[in-house]
Amino acid sequence: MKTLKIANIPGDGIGKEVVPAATEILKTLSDIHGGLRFEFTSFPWSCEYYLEHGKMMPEDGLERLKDFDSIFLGAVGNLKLVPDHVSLWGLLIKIRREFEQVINIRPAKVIDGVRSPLLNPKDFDLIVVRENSEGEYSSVGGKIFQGEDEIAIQNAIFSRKGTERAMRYAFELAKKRRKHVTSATKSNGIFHSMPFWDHVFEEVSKDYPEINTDSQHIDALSAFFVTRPERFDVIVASNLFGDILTDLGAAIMGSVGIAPAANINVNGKFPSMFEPVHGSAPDIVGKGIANPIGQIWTAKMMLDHYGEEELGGILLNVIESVTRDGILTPDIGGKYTTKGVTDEINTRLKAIDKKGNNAEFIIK
Ligand SMILES: NC(=O)c1ccc[n+]([C@@H]2O[C@H](COP(=O)([O-])OP(=O)(O)OC[C@H]3O[C@@H](n4cnc5c(N)ncnc54)[C@H](O)[C@@H]3O)[C@@H](O)[C@H]2O)c1
Ligand SMILES: O=C(O)C[C@@H](O)C(=O)O
Ligand SMILES: [K+]
Ligand SMILES: [Mn+2]
Repeated sequence: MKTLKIANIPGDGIGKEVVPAATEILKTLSDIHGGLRFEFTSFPWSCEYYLEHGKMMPEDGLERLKDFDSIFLGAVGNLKLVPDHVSLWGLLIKIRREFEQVINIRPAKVIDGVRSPLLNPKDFDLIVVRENSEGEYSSVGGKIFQGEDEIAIQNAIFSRKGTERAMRYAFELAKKRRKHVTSATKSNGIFHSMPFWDHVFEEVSKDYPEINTDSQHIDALSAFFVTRPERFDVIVASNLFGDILTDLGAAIMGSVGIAPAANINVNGKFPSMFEPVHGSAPDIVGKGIANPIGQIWTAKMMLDHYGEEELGGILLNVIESVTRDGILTPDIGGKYTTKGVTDEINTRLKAIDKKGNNAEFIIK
């Protein structure tokens, strides 16, 4: 029996609604598999925790997390209680950095039964490799002067190591896919870091002659995400560009509520963290209508990470069978609740035998 120790951090807002939903699904998947067990431990670290303790997680929080196999996180942020940069840097970004989760992989593809806002969407299937440890997200800088002379300085950090690492990850991924990597740049406007980015991309690409490449400025690339997403395979992007592109990728799929993500520790020293693209969605919190698919699909990425691709594949098939049958939350045009969609996925999974086949509805 393989046991995976998972640290659940539901976090804030709808994180508290979708993490329990996806956890329930993981338990069912464990039953289907027969040889895989999850051991969940839940941590209450969040903005509410901050109000009580003055920090987003306890001093020894990372120490308590480091021996888990994975972290399964919902979302962080409640602007009514804590400024966003304080909550994110105190929990989400802190974990990403301290645990050297230097790569954030975020796929976007057409899902059966989920209508894209694009008029004639072709069958796109792309994946953004977001540099997850440096770039525009930095605490280097400061503020000087007051009043009308006030100045804020924010430095971006692009290291050779971090840049090359993200790019090599993208190339390796492309080898297993359609063998194309697009670099998201802005070397016409950003004077130092982006010409450097281009230079490293050119160098790295020489090691991968079998992979086709192109380089697009982020503004044009964003437009192409809308006008011809089917032409992308793997896109490598800096921290901020990757952040923006992946909300856009989620939007063209139909909703940010269905988009999955994985923060990968590539050196094996610390656990990876699995959390969907979306945030705490304060506008719908407590209504019971958060789409659980982003978090559940994120669970599939966690399974893939442990080589359980077959089980992950079954889960994605069941998700698509549910969306195809119109069992949808309001963000994608339906009337179902978080519970309604989760229960349906769960029921259909339970109908699958131990070998993971024989379920009529998962055969396309
Ligand atoms: N990784 C993270 O934890 C993360 C990511 C993004 C934003 N945030 C934080 O979340 C808070 C809100 O941020 P925001 O409004 O910019 O982004 P958001 O992703 O929370 O919400 C954007 C829009 O998408 C909708 N949405 C998001 N997830 C959904 C779901 N599962 N089902 C249905 N609809 C969904 C929301 O209702 C909202 O209309 C902020 O505090 C922000 O800092 C955290
Ligand atoms: O900016 C961030 O990384 C937080 C959030 O927007 C995300 O995409 O995870
Ligand atoms: K999230
Ligand atoms: Mn984001």
